Amino acid sequence: MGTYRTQHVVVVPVKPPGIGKTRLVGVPAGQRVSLATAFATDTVAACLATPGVARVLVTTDDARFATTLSSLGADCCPDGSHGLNPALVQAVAEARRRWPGLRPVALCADLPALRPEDLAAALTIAAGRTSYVADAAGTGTTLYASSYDDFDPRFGADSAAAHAAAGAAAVPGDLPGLRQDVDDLASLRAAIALGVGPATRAALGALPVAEARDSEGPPSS
Ligand SMILES: Nc1nc2c(ncn2[C@@H]2O[C@H](COP(=O)(O)OP(=O)(O)OP(=O)(O)O)[C@@H](O)[C@H]2O)c(=O)[nH]1
Ligand SMILES: C[C@H](OP(=O)(O)O)C(=O)O
Repeated sequence: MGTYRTQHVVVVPVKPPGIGKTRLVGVPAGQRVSLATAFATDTVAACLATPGVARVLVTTDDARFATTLSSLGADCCPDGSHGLNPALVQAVAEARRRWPGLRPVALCADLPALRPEDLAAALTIAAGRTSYVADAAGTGTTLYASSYDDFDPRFGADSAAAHAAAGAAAVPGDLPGLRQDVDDLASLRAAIALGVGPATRAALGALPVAEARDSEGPPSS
């Protein structure tokens, strides 16, 4: 007999890649767009390959990129709101309308080293109560899971503390690819060390990493 597993809808917010990932300083603008696109593509692909993920709903105002992500198997809805948390709340309301039996989870789109095993493990731990996954730095959040009724994300500055203060449980464990969000070149290097997905590998192929490193100082290892 198979094991019962809670089924989720993972809601992935994607700022239009053309205006996202502005902290990747030293990377030429065109390549920053390619990287932002690739991070989201790899994140969504990993979600779609995760046991316990029944649907992936991308919320973005980039309609063209939404079409690309749809071709991978994601569902998409427009952002149409004012900032990350309102966009998530709106998308989760839409998810509830479409799939009332699923459990909603918000996941950032800047996780190019995300592995389905890590996401599956986190979802299992987070299935019982409102929970969050702190990022590698420990201050931010990469994942927030709750019920439809209680869904109240607090992404932004110091979001790990904000989620904890609101009563959410921190998901324990290593979960390296799930925690390693990419905000700047140092975190990009850390994700590369873990192993990034194919879209990000391809985008990096065109990136003059050495030049970008030079503008930020020597590599950390
Ligand atoms: N749909 C939507 N997604 C957002 C919005 N703001 C941020 N995001 C997404 O939320 C996640 C975390 O955001 P950040 O780490 O701040 O990413 P970012 O805004 O691209 O990066 P910076 O320009 O460096 O702040 C990423 O997946 C972003 O694409 C928003 O207003 N709407
Ligand atoms: C969205 C935010 O991401 P950051 O921009 O801090 O990586 C957070 O961690 O809540």
